[in-house]
Amino acid sequence: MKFAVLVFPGSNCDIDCYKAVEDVLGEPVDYVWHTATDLSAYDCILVPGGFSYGDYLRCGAISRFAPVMNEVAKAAEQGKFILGICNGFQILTEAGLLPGALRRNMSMKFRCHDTVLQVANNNTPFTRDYAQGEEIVIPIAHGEGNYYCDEETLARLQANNQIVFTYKSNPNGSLTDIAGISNEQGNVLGMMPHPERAVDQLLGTDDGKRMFTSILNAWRDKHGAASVR
Ligand SMILES: NC(=O)CC[C@H](N)C(=O)O
Repeated sequence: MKFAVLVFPGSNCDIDCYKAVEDVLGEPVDYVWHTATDLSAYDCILVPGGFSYGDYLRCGAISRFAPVMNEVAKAAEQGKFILGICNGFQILTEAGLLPGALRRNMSMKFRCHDTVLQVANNNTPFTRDYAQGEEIVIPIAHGEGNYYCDEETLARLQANNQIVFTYKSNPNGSLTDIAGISNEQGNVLGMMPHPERAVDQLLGTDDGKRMFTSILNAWRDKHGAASVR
């Protein structure tokens, strides 16, 4: 299984994502610059966190026009796995690949600390190695993580089980404690917390590891190969 880690000017979690794939899975992974126009070699696209284009406008508002985002849209349509973390989640909502938007934290402060998440849907390619309802510890680091959508969209998210992670203690004011959502098909996931910063006990928690094993196991299942771990 081949992974791409997108890199925008100002990304700063690209190396963590790359290392997580390398260390947890040992699968091939490439950095892919934002000007790339071909993602056909990849099975999973990671859209990492950071401050793309300096976040001088709304986070993700400029990145969504990067040439590579047309390819991400194509990959999503083809059913490939797309994971947007933090700034990556913001970029995916700006690009219309996920519904809703991320607003400034209610506190108007950048929040950087561990959070307890509940796995609200383990029936996705990204969460299958967790138990339904399991509580996991994953850090956050953002100023604009306050998820918002209109009532109709929220009803749809709930009806289709697209709310994948919720916060036990809401750090940013997000609607119904939403920490991560998927698209309707389930192959695109965006989340504010950083699983790639939680892949070794040395980092304080390794609860993020199973997101990566989930993706690989989901892909192997699809391709008739044996599961890992
Ligand atoms: N760690 C991140 O990706 C931060 C995202 C964005 N810059 C914010 O502050 O919300």
